[in-house]
Amino acid sequence: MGRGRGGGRGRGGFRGKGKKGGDRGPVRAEPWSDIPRENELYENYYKTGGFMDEEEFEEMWKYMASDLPNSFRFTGTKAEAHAVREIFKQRYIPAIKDVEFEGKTVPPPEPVEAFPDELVWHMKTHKKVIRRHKPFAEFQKFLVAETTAGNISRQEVVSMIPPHFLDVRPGMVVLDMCAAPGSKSAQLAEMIHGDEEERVQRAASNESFNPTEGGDYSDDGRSTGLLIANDTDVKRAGMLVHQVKRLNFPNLIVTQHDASIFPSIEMPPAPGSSKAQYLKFDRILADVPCSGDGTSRKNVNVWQKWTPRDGLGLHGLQLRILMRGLQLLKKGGRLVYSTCSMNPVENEAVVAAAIEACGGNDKVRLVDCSGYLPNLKRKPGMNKWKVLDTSNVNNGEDKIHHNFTSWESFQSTKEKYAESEPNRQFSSKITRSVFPPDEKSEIPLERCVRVYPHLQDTGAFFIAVLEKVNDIKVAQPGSITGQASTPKPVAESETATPAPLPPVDGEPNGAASPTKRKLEDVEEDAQPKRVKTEAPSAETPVEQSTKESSATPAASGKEMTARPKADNQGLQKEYFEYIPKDDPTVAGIFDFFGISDRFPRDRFLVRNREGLALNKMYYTSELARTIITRNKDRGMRFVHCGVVMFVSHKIKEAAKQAAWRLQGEGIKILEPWASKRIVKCTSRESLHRLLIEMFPMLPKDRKHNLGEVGDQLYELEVGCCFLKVDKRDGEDGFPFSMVLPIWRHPGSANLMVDKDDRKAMLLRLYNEQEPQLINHVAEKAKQDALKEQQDAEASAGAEANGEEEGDKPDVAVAGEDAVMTSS
Ligand SMILES: C[S@@+](CC[C@H](N)C(=O)[O-])C[C@H]1O[C@@H](n2cnc3c(N)ncnc32)[C@H](O)[C@@H]1O
Repeated sequence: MGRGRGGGRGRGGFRGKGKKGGDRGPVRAEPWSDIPRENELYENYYKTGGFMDEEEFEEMWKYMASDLPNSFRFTGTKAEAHAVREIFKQRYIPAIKDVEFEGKTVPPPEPVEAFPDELVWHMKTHKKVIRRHKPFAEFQKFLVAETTAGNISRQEVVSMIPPHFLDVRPGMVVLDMCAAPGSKSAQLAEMIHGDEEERVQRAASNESFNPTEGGDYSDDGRSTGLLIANDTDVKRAGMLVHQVKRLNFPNLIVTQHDASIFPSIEMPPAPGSSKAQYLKFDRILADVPCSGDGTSRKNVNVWQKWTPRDGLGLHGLQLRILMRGLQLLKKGGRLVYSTCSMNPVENEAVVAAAIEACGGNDKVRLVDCSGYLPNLKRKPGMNKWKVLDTSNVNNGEDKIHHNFTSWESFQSTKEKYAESEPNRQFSSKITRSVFPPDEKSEIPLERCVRVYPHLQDTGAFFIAVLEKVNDIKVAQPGSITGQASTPKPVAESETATPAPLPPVDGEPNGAASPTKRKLEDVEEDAQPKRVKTEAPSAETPVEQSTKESSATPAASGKEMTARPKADNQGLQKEYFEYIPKDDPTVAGIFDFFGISDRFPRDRFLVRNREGLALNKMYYTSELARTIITRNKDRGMRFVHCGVVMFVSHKIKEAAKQAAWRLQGEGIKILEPWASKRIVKCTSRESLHRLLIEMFPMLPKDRKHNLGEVGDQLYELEVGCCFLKVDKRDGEDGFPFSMVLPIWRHPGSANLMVDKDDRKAMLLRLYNEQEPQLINHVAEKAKQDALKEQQDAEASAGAEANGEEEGDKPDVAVAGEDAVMTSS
């Protein structure tokens, strides 16, 4: 259903707090509707390049020039995602499905058939409709609130495909090489997590469960897997942290490295051996930087700036990233290579060159993925393509387009012009590897997957699934690209420094050009070298930081002396220190909340150099701890890890009890193991009161309005508690279980949920559109301040009139609630 060229933008968008930008491409300055969706070179390349027949191309191109539907997916653990989806379906869809606009029924949002469980939806509603029709406006509000709360993720449909092809199971160790802004990382984390919560509940209550069914849950029901999400770009790595923080997933580390030289991660020696081992991944996603020429339905740059040199310029980096990924993969492991480009130079050419460089199909094979997302409409990968180049003539004033079918034809053309027109320039990025493989090549490139816009009204995408069948030896760069004369085999490196691949300079997209490296022949089990990052901290060189860390063990009791300083990329030096398992602060907290001895005490991370329990304690998985402790002083650039579990609480009354509060992010992980300070809430009315009122009163005469929650709170001393809300079907129940931190004050309670989350919960659970939160404490403080000001003004007037100072009223003193903050 093409909507023709040059159609206006006009799709209703929605934005959640902190969700900036899409996957690729900058935000445009002029209105999208003013941009002509035409580019002859771009169109001709795809029209004549043998991608599809002419009729199909016309259909495809109509879609290409039309607006992209908005799409989103329900996120989180299965039970929660399904519950939020049901609220959406039952509350909003019936109201919006009959809306008419300009005499026509407005199409309501629809599930995207390619994805299971109706968790992915798209909508083509014009924003005028959203503004003018109340049911749409209410629906829009729900989308925004749930996006902010992290239950809905706005993501392009095609961008959701690669994680589904990776076949990730709980317990797997996964690397996302180019992860920012993190939408695919979020999907991968959900997959690694699996249905862990249900199993942990069973483990904690000593019920039997199968720890290997559907994944590895051998850590007392918890998934043992790990995701490392990496991006080379400092700013984008920041966006990635923002995105993944919301997942509250302790099995996740964010790093900031050039993926093409991603460092090897040291692991403890095997039992009985003294040699360090190096981490290999079960699954790797290489969603590489690309020209993005499949995103022209939302990215104006493609229409304005497309040239074949974009793809050619990225091919080398893409190949190096893929090669490094294959090196880091376990034997039998899988890697998904993906781009949002349609250009074979960035796709099949990269895949074929990597397989050839690894030694062919016996080493790395292309997987047939017709079984993944079987409802996804797709086209096979290409075995033949032409390479387009534009050469400059007349001193750059004119351009001539050349279509080359082989490396040989390119070389002979270049040679021909070298004599007759020495000024004619061809792209220096054209290498042997950008061309289709040799006729005799048996690489089944048709197993790659191409998704085009007209197939299911999406953007375009390319996906290939590679399996590492055997250990690999990586050929020297020149032999892959056709730029060097003598190919030389290199053993698969187990060292910190990856085998080198061809350097690329001046990539579009701002990709960092990696340090050029010398070829190093290294045996599989050779003694490793120290990791050198491409930009070690200026302040703390690698060697120095090793010494420093052994000299200042965690919880050494030393005062913090130095503030972290910025390194030569402007990054602050980040500290990742674990507190010892016999730390008295942790013991006190565990005692206060009655945490089982089975809950690990050695996984608490703090972010100060001395490793002291000062302000926040983050909980991480065991594997994350092993990786961080063994590699933080080897030059690895860790940016984020851990879920905030305890935060120090500075109010007087709590000091006697536990000066630490539970944090919303980590409370769910801890609660199954707690035996004290658990408050149950079964009434919708009580939860509503706790949400709408910031500090509901618990007066001495026990006349409160918190129902059974209040009754339980009276039996507890001041401090933090778990508010446990169990799922119960029916109108008076709750669609899913929740655990929230609640603080018991001497005279009031405080659900430690911030205002936005309260409002989102009131909308989700009670369908309240504009809830007015009540905050007696803030109200009283405001009135006191006002009174103080009025009194001050009055007394100033009185002084002016010669009255006595003793007439001034007492200044109001804020009660304990006034210093309380919600989390
Ligand atoms: C297509 S985007 C990734 C989108 C991401 N996978 C997602 O789903 O949100 C490509 C990313 O690669 C990053 N990048 C570019 N060069 C890189 C390199 N050499 N190593 C690692 N990341 C790189 C860019 O910063 C960009 O964030």
